Amino acid sequence: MILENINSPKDVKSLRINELKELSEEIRELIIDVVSKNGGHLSSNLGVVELTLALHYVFDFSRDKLIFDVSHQAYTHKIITGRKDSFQTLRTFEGISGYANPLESPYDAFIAGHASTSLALALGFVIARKLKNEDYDVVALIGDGALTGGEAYEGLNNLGHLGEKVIIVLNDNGMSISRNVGAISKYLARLRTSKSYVMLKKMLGKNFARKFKLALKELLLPNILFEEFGFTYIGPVEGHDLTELIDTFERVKNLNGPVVVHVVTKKGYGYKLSEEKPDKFHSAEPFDFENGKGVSKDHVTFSDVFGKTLVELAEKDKRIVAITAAMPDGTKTSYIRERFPERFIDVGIAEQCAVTTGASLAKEGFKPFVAIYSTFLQRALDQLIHDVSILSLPVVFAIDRAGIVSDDGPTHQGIFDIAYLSMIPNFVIAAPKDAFELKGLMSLALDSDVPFALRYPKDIAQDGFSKRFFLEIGKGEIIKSGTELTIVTLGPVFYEALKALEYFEKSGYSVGLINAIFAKPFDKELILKEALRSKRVLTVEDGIKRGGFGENLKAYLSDFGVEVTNIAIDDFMPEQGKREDLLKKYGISSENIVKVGVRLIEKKA
Ligand SMILES: Cc1ncc(C[n+]2csc(CCOP(=O)(O)OP(=O)(O)O)c2C)c(N)n1
Ligand SMILES: CC(=O)[C@@H](O)[C@H](O)COP(=O)(O)O
Ligand SMILES: [Mg+2]
Repeated sequence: MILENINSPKDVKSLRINELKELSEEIRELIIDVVSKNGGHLSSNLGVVELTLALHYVFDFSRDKLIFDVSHQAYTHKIITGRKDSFQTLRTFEGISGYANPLESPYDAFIAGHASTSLALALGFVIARKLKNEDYDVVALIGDGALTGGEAYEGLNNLGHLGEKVIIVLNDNGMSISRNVGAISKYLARLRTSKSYVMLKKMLGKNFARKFKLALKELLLPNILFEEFGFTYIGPVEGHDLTELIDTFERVKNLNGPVVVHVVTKKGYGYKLSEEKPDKFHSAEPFDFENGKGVSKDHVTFSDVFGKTLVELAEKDKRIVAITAAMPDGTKTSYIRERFPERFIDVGIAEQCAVTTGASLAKEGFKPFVAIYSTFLQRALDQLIHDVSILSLPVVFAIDRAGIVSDDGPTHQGIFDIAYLSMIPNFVIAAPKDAFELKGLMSLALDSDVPFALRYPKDIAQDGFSKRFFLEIGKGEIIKSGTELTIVTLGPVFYEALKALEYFEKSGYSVGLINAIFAKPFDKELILKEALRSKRVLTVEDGIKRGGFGENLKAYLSDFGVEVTNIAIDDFMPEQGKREDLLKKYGISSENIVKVGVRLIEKKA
């Protein structure tokens, strides 16, 4: 076992090519083993084992900077930078992160989780190097998917103009989570498959003189976009050939100025199941190594209900179009893509584009449903305000993975949406407690003529507690009146309060419960009536406290002398763990609702 003796990148540098190849296999085995138990980003990581080893072989990342884009592909890097043993705890509570994080290791140049930031980060490091008069290499590793995001071009534009030494390694596997989209993706495919060039290069091997190479490139390759930006372009390089990779990086290390190394890899490489279905193994649930069973859960989630209902609605209403930013499978807009491909738009990792495109489609009389994860919608705050809110355009936002998110950690927590949407004029914000309510709210959103945000977690969507339904904007649902305390919940945390209610009833406390449904406009009439009856209100939501639903309610009720206490995420970034565990830890649980509720009632008494 070579891996046994690898405790730092120095140990990798001393290996021969054959040993490096063996090490790649051992690392793949370890990654597959741990991800099959813990879940994780399997196919992206299997695709970059050789690439990561070659980078560490040539550069010294104890001083050089290696910046991972998204950083979901940093497992090999983690394993060889002192985290081989702790790798077993990948993505678990208090375990190591699935992403790069300098708080976890000095080898991680920066934190990431959201895409397309690496080139702007490289720009900052390059400028810092100059200002501090230091000498290190800056290497950014960016995927072809991340290269569909606008921020990447902002970085490219500036790096090319600056002209300082920087190395961009473009890991091109033709895939985002699903198949990559857009003109840049087509362009890369043309570069990648400039077969005549690649074939000649292979045939001529080492005798392929540099000058001849350049002449051929000009003849056979399409125009090199990166060269127009001021970069030297090198590639396509075979991304699983350690010798070719190491030779290339050694050459690049000695070049000055900005360089793009275009590396072609296969997503999921080295494990048959993930090679065949790289999308299914992109963000894998724990699975059976032999047959891949379990890799995606088959329970009905809110996303499922959303995707299916959207198809049903679209059958009847031709105005409906669905927009996703590179997440058709996660948001289940894949269903409408199958049924009405012409009414499905995947803009790539471009949330700002998704929101603004939705705005102009709405202006033209369409009913866009823009489905984006809560954490990624943060990218498009200005577009929500500038392009949607000012004209009050009826775009529907399906905000998935809202609230606490399992496994991915702080970069992916969807806790800010209620707060940032609440401050934007004209928006309706609703949070269904279950599948039934989500369906009702989607119909309501379709009929509405203002921006309409629906937020829901990754959870299983319960079947529905109360099946009355006539939903109206700004109207909540009263479950029970109480004289000692009124609990007001938003979204599926309702079920935690429902459990708590059983305790209160058994213990003889008179506690009321309201399912608010709407964070904005909330049901002032109903909530005030109940609040005046009990004089005490306890709000529960799965989001940040500052500027959230509960605080807004508190501001309203304080004029009426009602005491309001908020259960929500206080002023901190939630860590990594399972959603149910974190919700418990932060007190968004039936146990804590009981505890706080009793304290409030007893205190008053
Ligand atoms: C802003 C943002 N939007 C969406 C995502 C979800 N996401 C994570 S990885 C990924 C695909 C990345 O593709 P690529 O960069 O080519 O890496 P690969 O997985 O193919 O190695 C997407 C869409 C994200 N992390 N950040
Ligand atoms: C890296 C990234 O941002 C995505 O791959 C994300 O981890 C997917 O999350 P889901 O598994 O919830 O779709
Ligand atoms: Mg890719």
